[in-house]
Amino acid sequence: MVRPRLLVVSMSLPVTAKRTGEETWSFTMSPGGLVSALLGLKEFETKWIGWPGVDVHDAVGKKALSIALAEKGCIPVFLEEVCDQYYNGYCNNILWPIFHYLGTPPEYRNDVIITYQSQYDAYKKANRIFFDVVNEHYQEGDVVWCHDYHVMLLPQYLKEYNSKMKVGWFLHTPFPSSEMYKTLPSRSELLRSVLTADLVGFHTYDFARHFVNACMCILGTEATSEGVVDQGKLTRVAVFPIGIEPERFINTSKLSELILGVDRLDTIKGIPHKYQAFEKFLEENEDWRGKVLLLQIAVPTRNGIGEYQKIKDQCHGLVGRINGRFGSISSVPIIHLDCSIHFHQLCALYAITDVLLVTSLRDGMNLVSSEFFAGAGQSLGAGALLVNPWNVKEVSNAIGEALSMSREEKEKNIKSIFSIKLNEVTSKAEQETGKAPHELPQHDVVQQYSKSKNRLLILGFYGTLTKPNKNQERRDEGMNLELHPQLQERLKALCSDPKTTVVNFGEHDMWLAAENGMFLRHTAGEWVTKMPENMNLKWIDGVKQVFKYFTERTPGSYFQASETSVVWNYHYADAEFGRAQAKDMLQHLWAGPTSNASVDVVQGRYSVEVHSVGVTKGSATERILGEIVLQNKSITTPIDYVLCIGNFLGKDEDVYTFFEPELTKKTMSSPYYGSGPLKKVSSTLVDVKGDNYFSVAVGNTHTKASYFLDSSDDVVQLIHKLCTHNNP
Ligand SMILES: O=P(O)(O)OC[C@H]1O[C@H](O[C@H]2O[C@H](CO)[C@@H](O)[C@H](O)[C@H]2O)[C@H](O)[C@@H](O)[C@@H]1O
Ligand SMILES: O=c1ccn([C@@H]2O[C@H](COP(=O)(O)OP(=O)(O)O)[C@@H](O)[C@H]2O)c(=O)[nH]1
Repeated sequence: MVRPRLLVVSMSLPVTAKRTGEETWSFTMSPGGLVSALLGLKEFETKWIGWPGVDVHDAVGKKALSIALAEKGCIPVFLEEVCDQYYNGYCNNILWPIFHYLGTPPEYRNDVIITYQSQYDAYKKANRIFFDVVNEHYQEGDVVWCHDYHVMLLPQYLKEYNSKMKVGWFLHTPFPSSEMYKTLPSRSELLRSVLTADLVGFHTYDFARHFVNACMCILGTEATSEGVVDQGKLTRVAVFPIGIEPERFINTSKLSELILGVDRLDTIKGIPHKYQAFEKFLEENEDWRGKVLLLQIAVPTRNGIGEYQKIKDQCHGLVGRINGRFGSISSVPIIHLDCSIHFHQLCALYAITDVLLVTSLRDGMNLVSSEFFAGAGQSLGAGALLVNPWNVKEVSNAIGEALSMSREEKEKNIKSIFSIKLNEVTSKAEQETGKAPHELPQHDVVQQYSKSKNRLLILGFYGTLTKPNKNQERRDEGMNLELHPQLQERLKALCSDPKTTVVNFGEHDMWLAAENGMFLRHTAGEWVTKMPENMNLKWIDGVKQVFKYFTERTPGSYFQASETSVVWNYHYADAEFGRAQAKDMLQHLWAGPTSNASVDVVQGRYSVEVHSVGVTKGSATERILGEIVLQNKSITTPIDYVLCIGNFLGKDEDVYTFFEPELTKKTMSSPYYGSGPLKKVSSTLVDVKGDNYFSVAVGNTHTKASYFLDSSDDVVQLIHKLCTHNNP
């Protein structure tokens, strides 16, 4: 099969040309993440169309350059006299600041018509020049992939000429909220043009959402789960978080502590903010002076724009001041280099760096951060501390924290960054059990119950104590939050038996464990937080944003957030669409809020749940027991009967095995119990030998539980039998 050709169009080619003779040219790699990101395109036959970084005015030079570039799969676009007004002007002085929330530069406010209009004219002309070149090289079946804010009019020019062309447009920068975008005079024309593309892509869900909103507010288009519909025509809008090729970095020793910064010298990268924070750090941490070096690679960019020259001067000024204040004859705290470096040097730097300091104020993606984790992960281990770049004190503290982080901590963090924990509920349980559960021997359960003196009942709620769904429609699953009507009285009876401790939800004399045991209370008491100390929950807001976005795009879905977890459910949504959205959501989580967080992402049958690592019912059981023992001094005899019934997610199935006799023996003497309240009672707390321990999964035959019951009706019957055991 013939693979489609891909025509990549971007303002700059991946190489920048320099004339070395009348007909000879040399090349260097162009700066910036767009080039790094697209270098990985291997699956397609690709031709790259863009500006070669120089103006060429003579025919001989143009021809020679075109031939030299053709060997690299590149096709030059000669912009000539429009280049300055187009690139420095409209692209980088109008679109770039607006897209990064910096607003319109002051000069445009004073001279709106002339400056703005002439630059926009240059933008249109330049896009026409790109169109001519694409057209000249286009072959039927080619896919044309337009990149970035430099070529927003190109999709329209291409589609007007040939509506059958397959055209995509991807934005590498943020797309701002519609309030900011509205300040752009040519806002409608640019949106309309982009909408002529077949597919429009962004790095993050936020940027995609802003784009869809801008189309709705400004053009009055309709938003659907797939994208934007304008007069019956659908433009798909999707999120493709650009990544890196980790192998490039992974495959590629120690100074005094090294902090590294790698950024184009751009106003959005927050380099002065970085220097100010570092200065504060040195001010407040005398011990570190002379022992830490900040090496900043400040890659030159857009030198033709005044703002970029200013920021360079500003950085040089700050570096001079800080080196003057804290430097000595033998060392300076900052080395600032106005240059780019070779790929191998960059890899070597990543590998020996202790701390990568990124303080971008706004960024499309920031590949440097991903590259560092890939490059440093193998050798050093690393952990990300999230900071607000505007808060000098916070960044300064984070520098201190990062420099003092132990190797173990770094390794722990890098592990959680590298592994997305996807626990496929059923398949995982299936793999791990290897044995099928038996039907619950109810007679034995009741007999043992009556013989025992101190019983522990652990009961799940959803699907265990709730009414079963008679209606077999999937949409009814999991939505029943009501206690089974026949259970009220029976639970009450069970809980009032002094020999029985019940852990669950309810209104009776029992222990209520909420949020996987993170919160615990006796019905007669207050909620006690059982959250482990230092549990980092900073990821929650980001995850909520992702869930909100998918909820808006997936009719019938909803999400629920609690203190330590967020769950997105799509029982009510179209099944196939919901599944596709869930898959997409996992990518977003991975690329965004969970990429740096110690969380488990659990995919349920019709749900996606994110919670802090280790928040499982099994791990909570120890804490819960500890609290019960602490608060309930009456537990003087060991627990001699455990009945654990639930309809738990795969990740919670450890609760079924928690009391298994051989495990109990092992764990009770393990350091895990060392400091907990169970230590004092560990030898006497639990006395289960197997015949007095029943783990039961409701309605699930792929489980770690030893037994199963079909439905919560069976649970009701069993509980009835337990209540009446003395009086059958
Ligand atoms: O070509 P220049 O004007 O020198 O600028 C270099 C590139 O800067 C921007 O890069 C963006 O793309 C990266 C990869 O997707 C992303 O990680 C980063 O956050 C963006 O700023 C610009 O969007 C590119 O067009 C430029 O080539
Ligand atoms: O001397 C250098 C410094 C940086 N980079 C690369 O430039 C890219 C910068 O991308 P990022 O997304 O961080 O920011 P952008 O410059 O695109 O805004 C990364 O792939 C770096 O590896 C490079 O090739 N040489």
